[in-house]
Amino acid sequence: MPQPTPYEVALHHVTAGYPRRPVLRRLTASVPRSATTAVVGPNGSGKSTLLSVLAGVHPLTSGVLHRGRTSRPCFVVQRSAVADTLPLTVRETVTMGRWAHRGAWRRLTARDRSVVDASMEQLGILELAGRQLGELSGGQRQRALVAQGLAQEADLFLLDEPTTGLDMAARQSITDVLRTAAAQGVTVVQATHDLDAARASDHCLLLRDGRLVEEGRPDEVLTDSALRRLWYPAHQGQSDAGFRRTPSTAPSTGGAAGAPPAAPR
Ligand SMILES: Nc1ncnc2c1ncn2[C@@H]1O[C@H](COP(=O)(O)OP(=O)(O)OP(=O)(O)O)[C@@H](O)[C@H]1O
Repeated sequence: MPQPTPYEVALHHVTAGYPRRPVLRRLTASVPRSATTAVVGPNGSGKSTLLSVLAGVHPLTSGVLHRGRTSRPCFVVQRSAVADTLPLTVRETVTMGRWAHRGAWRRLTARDRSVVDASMEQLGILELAGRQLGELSGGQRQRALVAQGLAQEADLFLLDEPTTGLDMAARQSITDVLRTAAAQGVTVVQATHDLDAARASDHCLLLRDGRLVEEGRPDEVLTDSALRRLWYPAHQGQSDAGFRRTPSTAPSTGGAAGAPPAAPR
């Protein structure tokens, strides 16, 4: 008999939100271990809130969160949440990822240095090591943040829109890094508007208004009709014939990632 996939985190009827603003509503879902999961949904559907819940930094109003093992989470926030003016080089930024292991004020070990170098190399930013974070392009800065996350060597790697706004090569490079991490045993969860990145994941959670609409393999759940239900619930019941594919659902063209599917006509 096939064994069920071990989960990293399972949520049962989880409700969570902000004062006077419930966001996640009785959410039941699971995140498979050592695999990549994409959380997909319109703006405001609760993706970032769900990541914070999975990271253990956002309290539940009700429900239960089961952890399959004692995992160390790491959360890479949206690039826009990082100040442009931080006086840090790329190397210093990535080195901060080692604080989880050594504390902020201890000397770097040879292993710390080698993990930092390897993380920058994986993201293709070794040659940017001495540059200030604030002088980098958006895509370069995003790679530095992902490298910082990688340097933490966490078991549960949570990323908020890591590929949004990046060109095709940068998106592919981040997708490859996340797949490699999962193959090495890391559980990866990314909130994303990039349907190519979602299709490259092992598992998908589709959210709307803080509720789970679908959960499963991308080829099973990222169907045209499910995506239309996500973004255009008012059009439910119309046939798929009216659903136009956009560049975000076709092979990526770099600039169009993040656009929702076009409305049915
Ligand atoms: N700190 C906060 N205080 C109050 N409400 C918040 C706070 N952060 C988010 N919200 C609200 O919670 C809801 C869900 O937000 P969340 O950021 O989780 O959605 P999201 O799916 O990640 O959106 P996006 O795709 O725009 O990043 C939104 O209505 C948002 O306005």
